[in-house]
Amino acid sequence: VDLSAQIANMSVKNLFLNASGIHCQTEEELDELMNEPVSGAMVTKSMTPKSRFGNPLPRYYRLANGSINSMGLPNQGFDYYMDYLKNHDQKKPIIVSVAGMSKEEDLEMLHQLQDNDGYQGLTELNLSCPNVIGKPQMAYDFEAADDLLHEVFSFYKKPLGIKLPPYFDLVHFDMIAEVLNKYPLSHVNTINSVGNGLWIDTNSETVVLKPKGGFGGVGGSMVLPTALGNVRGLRQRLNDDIKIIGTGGVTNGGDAFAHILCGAEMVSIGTQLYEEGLTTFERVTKELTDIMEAKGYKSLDDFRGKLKVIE
Ligand SMILES: O=C(O)c1[nH]c(=O)[nH]c(=O)c1Cl
Repeated sequence: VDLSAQIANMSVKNLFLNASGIHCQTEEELDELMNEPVSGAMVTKSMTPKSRFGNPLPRYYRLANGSINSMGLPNQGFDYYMDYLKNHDQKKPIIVSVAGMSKEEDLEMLHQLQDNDGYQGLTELNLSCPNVIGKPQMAYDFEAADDLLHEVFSFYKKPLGIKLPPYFDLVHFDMIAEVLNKYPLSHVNTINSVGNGLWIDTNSETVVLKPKGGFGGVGGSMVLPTALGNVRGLRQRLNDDIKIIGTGGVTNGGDAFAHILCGAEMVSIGTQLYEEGLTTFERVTKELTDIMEAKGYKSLDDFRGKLKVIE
């Protein structure tokens, strides 16, 4: 099911999904997402060919207005998730997130997905994990990303999207959009966490995360402005048929409304979902529905992408 078809005429209630990494690593977590009544889709933890423990703990820390993580791609491995898909009926679309430790691993998993006739799902290639020691965020290397996508689309014919890191320069929006517009992508998911932040416990004068000397990806409400800027900047530049999943900083219906004004087709929730639990979907959906009713909007299309500027 490709994203645009899946959300062609969805109602508000189908708008939300988890951010990859949140509540989606084990069969138990995936089952809970599958059976959660409100969210319209779900995404797996980014997977590697073999299972990984990930980075040493502590590797996640809650901040007053967000989170910082250096998980290091802990996941059960590609075959585990393929088995999950085979053995569970899909009450909602499951986006399969892949994040190889190298270009070869990305290609290896995508070949397996392409060659698996039983797999008709939507795949998301994560080019933005900031926490694998020694591994760069591929999407910050425009040429390498272009080369990878060129190779991927020479054989991959099923719906495929890309998970992007945040960019912080309009010229970088131009540059990544120029690359992505060359390919028949189903969607772009933006943003991933803001990479390589640092949090300090000043009492002990120590960092709070063990891996990488404390450096980790930052998420939660404090990254909302960066997330909105990236959704808006990419919506203004990407071909219309490349949909956008807006991720980053969503804690309530108003934040989701803002993402949709910037052009998001669907909205994923990460830090808030992790901290509050699966009831977040019901709360945020109700808040968004209330906002729409107050404004007289009947559907998402009444306001999606219609952000006004000051003339
Ligand atoms: O450390 C992680 O596992 C991780 N953490 C993030 O914040 N984004 C990612 O894409 C990944 Cl793969």
